Amino acid sequence: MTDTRVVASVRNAHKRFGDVTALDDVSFDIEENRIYGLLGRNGAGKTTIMQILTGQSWADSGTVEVFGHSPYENAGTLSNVCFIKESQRYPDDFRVKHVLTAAARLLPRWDNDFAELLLDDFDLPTSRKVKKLSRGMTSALGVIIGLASRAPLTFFDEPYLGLDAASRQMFYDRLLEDYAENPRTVILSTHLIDEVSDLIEHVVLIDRGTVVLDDETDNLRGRTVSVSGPATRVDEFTTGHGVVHREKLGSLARATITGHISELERSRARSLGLELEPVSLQQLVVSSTTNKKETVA
Ligand SMILES: Nc1ncnc2c1ncn2[C@@H]1O[C@H](COP(=O)(O)OP(=O)(O)OP(=O)(O)O)[C@@H](O)[C@H]1O
Repeated sequence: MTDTRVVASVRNAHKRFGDVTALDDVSFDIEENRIYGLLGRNGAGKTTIMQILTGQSWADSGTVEVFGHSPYENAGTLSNVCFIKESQRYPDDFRVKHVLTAAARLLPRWDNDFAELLLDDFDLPTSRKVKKLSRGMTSALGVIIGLASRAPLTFFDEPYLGLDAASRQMFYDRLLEDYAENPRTVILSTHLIDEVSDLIEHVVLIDRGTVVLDDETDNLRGRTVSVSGPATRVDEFTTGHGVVHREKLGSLARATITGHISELERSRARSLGLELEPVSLQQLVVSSTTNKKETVA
């Protein structure tokens, strides 16, 4: 059996901003040397969680530990953490090379050769002022810092909003190649779920400030199906299964269920005239977060 080491944990975290509840009793662990997808709809609470884990904010109650310590105002712990976000600001007169020099100074595992390679890959001009970079170039700069940091715990909060499809693919490829040689823990927050579904090994899905899924991507993929057909038969078949979503269209219904479905159950579904289809990670995320209640069309 392999030993898994928890590098960060969130226990019963609550966070309010005035009358907005951003986190409502959030608990999950982050294990060493894995790639996580922190997923959820706009405003679900993903950035809030990452800010708390990276010491940029704090939970009103609950416990948050990173490498065994509270990350808040803890320089020792934070030297092992890199947080890349889309809205990163840099001093006005900074050029790309100044940002890279600062990153090299702040990040103990920084690999300059890797950074040079990535600059070339993303075609980023080192002497250009950061404020003169295009949106995509600014995203590329973030991606380069996050990758070359080789930080044991690296967060990417939707850092590729400006990147075109080819550059995003470059990011995924470089991340996977480098992760294979230099394992570390990576947390990706993204809305491009189909694009990253082969990359992420574990999914933490947040909906309205609570964790609604926390599982291995393979488990989710293999154990989630949609069942459709006459509503009464869908109801009959899904009784006893974990139903994450159900929608009704007149006398027809479609339900998304999780859990193992045996061959016997599959043939029972067929004999009931039901159709079973695999569900993509993106569909699962959408159906787990769109509406908890039954939707009627
Ligand atoms: N500084 C703040 N002041 C007031 N409300 C805030 C603040 N930061 C976050 N919130 C609120 O907390 C909730 C969670 O926001 P958060 O930024 O964590 O969501 P998110 O999942 O990262 O969303 P997105 O995918 O759109 O980036 C939202 O309702 C947001 O409006």
